[in-house]
Amino acid sequence: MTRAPALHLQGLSKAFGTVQAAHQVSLTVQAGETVALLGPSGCGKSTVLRGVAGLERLDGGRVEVAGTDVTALPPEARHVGLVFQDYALFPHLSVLDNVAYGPRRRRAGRLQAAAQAREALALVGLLDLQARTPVQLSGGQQQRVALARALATGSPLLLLDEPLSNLDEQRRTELRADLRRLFSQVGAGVLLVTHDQREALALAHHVAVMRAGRVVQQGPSAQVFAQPQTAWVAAFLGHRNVLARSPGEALWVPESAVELGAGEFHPVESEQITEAGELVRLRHPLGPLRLTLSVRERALIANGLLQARVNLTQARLLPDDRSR
Ligand SMILES: Nc1ncnc2c1ncn2[C@@H]1O[C@H](COP(=O)(O)OP(=O)(O)OP(=O)(O)O)[C@@H](O)[C@H]1O
Repeated sequence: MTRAPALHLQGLSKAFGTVQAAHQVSLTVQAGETVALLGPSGCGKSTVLRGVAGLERLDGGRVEVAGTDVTALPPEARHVGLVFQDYALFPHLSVLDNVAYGPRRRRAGRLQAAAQAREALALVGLLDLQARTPVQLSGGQQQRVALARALATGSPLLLLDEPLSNLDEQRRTELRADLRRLFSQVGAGVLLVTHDQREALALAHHVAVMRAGRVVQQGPSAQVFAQPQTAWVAAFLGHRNVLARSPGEALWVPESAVELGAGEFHPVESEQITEAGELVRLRHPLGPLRLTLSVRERALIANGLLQARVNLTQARLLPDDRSR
């Protein structure tokens, strides 16, 4: 028998006054799969997550968790594990008791709840700190406790709202790798909200890109990144060279389409030094091309000129929906 999807969401809609926060959002999260809801601030990601969790009264839509229609059920009856941005832990409880709280609420006996909590703490690598209270932990450790708390519920669906947002860049990179390993171990479906493209790509099998309350593109993460369907999606995903062409049309030139050290010479202006290299602007007949150059590529610039050829077979014409 095939397993029911961890989440099947159909036509979720929610307005706040005149703001259509979510409009007809449909998506599926298979068991064992991670899906990222990705979009800029205010596009409705949290509204969708809160709607799935039962924390928001919906205007329309149907929410199924592990094959059960939970649309009419209160949050505590939906059997989802939640990790929010402000992963509020109980300050007066030990780490162990914080994590055992979920199973206890589900009427597990004290011993069984503690066993489930220990198992979850072991998964996030915090078993050693089980007797501490939250103030005795770093931000990253608190974040792990919040995750363990969601894992300990044994829910088929985990909902994570910007789970790494309160951490510095280094911790975030570390925890990202841990999370990916963890998600594959626990076998639950994960719906993750993020505005960070790299995070979505690093963690999720599938992404759903949201704009102004709607899902504008969804599919396997690598495919969505490599084949954005509109200029807005391409630009949002961080592709730099989405050049306006005619009204309503843009030309997307992926960085891989630009071959350096071949073709014509073009004037180049430096813009910024970044961790990935030097960001420059090339004055090209197609339009200004922004490129990140490695130290070796930077050395190809002579007298303010850089030789570059654009492989047009890799460039894509896209509908330009950016000004909508
Ligand atoms: N309780 C509310 N009352 C009125 N408007 C709301 C409410 N909650 C959200 N909104 C509005 O609905 C829209 C979607 O908000 P939502 O929080 O879902 O976006 P988001 O994509 O999660 O943003 P962020 O990344 O900034 O958290 C925004 O325009 C927001 O201002």
